[in-house]
Amino acid sequence: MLKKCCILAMDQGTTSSRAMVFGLDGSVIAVAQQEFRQIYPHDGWVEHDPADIWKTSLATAQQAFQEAEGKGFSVEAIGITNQRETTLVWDKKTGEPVYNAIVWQDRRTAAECRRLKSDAGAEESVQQKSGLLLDPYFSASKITWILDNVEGARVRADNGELAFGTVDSFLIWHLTGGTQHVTDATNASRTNLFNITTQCWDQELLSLFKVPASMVPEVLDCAAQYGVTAEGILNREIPIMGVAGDQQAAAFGQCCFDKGTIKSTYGTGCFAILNTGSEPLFSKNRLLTTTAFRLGGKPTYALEGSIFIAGAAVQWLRDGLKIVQSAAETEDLAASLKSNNGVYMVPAFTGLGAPYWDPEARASLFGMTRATGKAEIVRATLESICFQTADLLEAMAADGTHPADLRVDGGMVGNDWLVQFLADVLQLPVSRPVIMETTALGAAMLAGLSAGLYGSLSEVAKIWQQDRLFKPAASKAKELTRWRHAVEATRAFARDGMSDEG
Ligand SMILES: Nc1ncnc2c1ncn2[C@@H]1O[C@H](COP(=O)(O)OP(=O)(O)O)[C@@H](O)[C@H]1O
Ligand SMILES: O=P(O)(O)OC[C@H](O)CO
Repeated sequence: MLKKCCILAMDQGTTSSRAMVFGLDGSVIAVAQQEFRQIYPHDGWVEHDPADIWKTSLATAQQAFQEAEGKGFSVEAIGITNQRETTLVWDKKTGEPVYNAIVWQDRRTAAECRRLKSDAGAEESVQQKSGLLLDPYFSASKITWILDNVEGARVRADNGELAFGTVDSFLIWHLTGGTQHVTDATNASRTNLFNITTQCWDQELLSLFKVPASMVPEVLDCAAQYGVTAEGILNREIPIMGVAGDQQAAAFGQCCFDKGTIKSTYGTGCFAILNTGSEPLFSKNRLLTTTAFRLGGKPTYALEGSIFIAGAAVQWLRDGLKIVQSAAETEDLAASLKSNNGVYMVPAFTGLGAPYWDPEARASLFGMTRATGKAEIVRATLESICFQTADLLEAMAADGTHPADLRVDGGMVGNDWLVQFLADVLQLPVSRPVIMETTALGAAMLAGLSAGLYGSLSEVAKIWQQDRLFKPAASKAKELTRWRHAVEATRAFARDGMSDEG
């Protein structure tokens, strides 16, 4: 009997590692998931144990692989997608990491980034070359920190003994038995070291962050041959054929292949990616310019808006305030009110991301009265996520881009009330796809393309199907204005605090 082809996608996220096996029509054949430990050594520091990343990734890949093959399918290729920016440094001979993975959320290098910014022209040069801001979010300052703080690391790096990689690179190193030190163009584009116009590592940026060129991986297209699995990983050699950072993979899984198409993912945080075509569009409004995907050596670019807190605010309602028992409860509570009754939340629990980039801001609630109850607070939380998206789209509009609709995914968009409110705030149609696992699906599509399982992007695009279209109804212009006042007040309060502290 001829076995049906399928693709294994490994999705290494911030809080869990997941493996999914997809049929060529996008159907889900097998899923395995494992959470792992978050390490918070100090305020603002976030680390992962590299062994946890590797073990959970391998175990879930093996489990999903066996399940799919047990059902009579044949895994033809592997796609990898990952939490971006998170930084690992390991010994090229032994594979031994010299330090824990420093996670994208980690702010330990804030002072170093401020110091670099004070050099005339440094920030402009970083933005012009890497498309990013000079911010602790990205990998470069995290590498510098490791080299400057781990005993002996700087000397070993200068001797060419150490390798740097984002999580994709680290996984491929291990999957291929330490033979491949590679990454893809989307992950490279999140390091602050990669010139997105030339699509090469940039010597000036490497020097600025004091990173030896011998540490960085080779950069390949998103659909390319990354090597094959070593003996003992799966029951036979399987080629690794597709790689993209998780937000870019989600945009690919949402089939945002054409200029002007945009997706927004609502998980722990929220990340909007707008395809801007074959030339990089450098934002004048503090959005990021990044590689959406690179195929056949040709990059397609994107503008990105990153919001650090979305579903995390709902988790706070559940686990911190304990005013809901489940995230799903927020839907009925928000819908139980005719309006927000004047209550606004600015969920700046870890500062504000795009377009404000204000690390000092802290979350605030405005407009409460004695009549305010949990429904108002819940509703203000959900509304704030939509208002933040409106801020991103307004910044995109100021950069001259005007998408006609928005594709959404992520754990939060099962909440119909939230998605309808989003459509109302944006005054744009919002589409939710049938397959919501767009991140893993995007990685599988990339692997399928390079394995020749799909002939073209238009063939891939047939996989995307709409579950529901949310049409914009009543405008929320008045509420949006009030939200912006709340953001201003939140930021002013943070500035006051800084001057109080001298
Ligand atoms: N029905 C819902 N309404 C509002 N928020 C939700 C709902 N379901 C899940 N969430 C939120 O979505 C997030 C989980 O989404 P997910 O895409 O799995 O996140 P991640 O991949 O970042 O871990 C959680 O923060 C949770 O609070
Ligand atoms: O792992 P996630 O889904 O929280 O995504 C993290 C992003 O890639 C950070 O830029």
